[in-house]
Amino acid sequence: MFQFEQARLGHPGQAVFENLTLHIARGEQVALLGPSGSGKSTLLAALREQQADSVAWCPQSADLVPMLSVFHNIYMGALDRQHSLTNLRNLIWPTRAQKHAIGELADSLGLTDKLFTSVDRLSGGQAQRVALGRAIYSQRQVLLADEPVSSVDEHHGLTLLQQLLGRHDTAVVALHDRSLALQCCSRVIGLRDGIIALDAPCQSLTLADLDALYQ
Ligand SMILES: Nc1ncnc2c1ncn2[C@@H]1O[C@H](COP(=O)(O)OP(=O)(O)OP(=O)(O)O)[C@@H](O)[C@H]1O
Repeated sequence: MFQFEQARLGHPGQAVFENLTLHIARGEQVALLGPSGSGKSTLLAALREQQADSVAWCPQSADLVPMLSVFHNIYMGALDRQHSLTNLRNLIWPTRAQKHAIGELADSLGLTDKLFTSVDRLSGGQAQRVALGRAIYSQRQVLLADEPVSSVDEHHGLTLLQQLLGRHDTAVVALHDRSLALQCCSRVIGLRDGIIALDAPCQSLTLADLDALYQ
């Protein structure tokens, strides 16, 4: 599904990975861990470039349109599935079917009663749920998400991450919460100093193994 062979990844004037070899197969649910600045977002962006058409993208900055409602921001996940005139009509006069489908999704994300609230009137955690809804509504096979539940409390973070992963057969998710990674994913890739310092199935790992990445 994703493949890098001795790749050089980074930003103009700054390589983050000099020699990256990595394979991710369809069906894997991968947690990307590592200290701040270790390259998680850089790697996610490079993965996205490899499969742009099949990726549900959930960036760290939710990139929502603040003055538009929860409904409209979630709907934007599906803009490229329909004709632009249909989109225009749905954005101005949503059909009952669209309101029902997006309303159910918003309910499942804990956004009941917020469907037509503008995003600039939501809390950080609620806005993050809207970004998850937009990613889910895009109905792509592969999820790439950068800290998707970082603004949500621990209990809801687990439920939301499970829900998000349950809707995608393949996923790569950057996380800071090591315990969430072990509970929800099948494989951990740990980044440090521009290399893959750890790559193992979750079932073979403990929290103490993951601590070593941050020391
Ligand atoms: N647009 C950019 N231009 C130049 N360098 C960048 C850019 N974005 C990130 N970097 C650098 O690339 C390196 C990796 O950053 P990246 O954002 O991928 O790390 P991260 O592991 O996602 O960090 P965090 O956990 O803080 O989000 C860092 O040294 C960072 O300074």
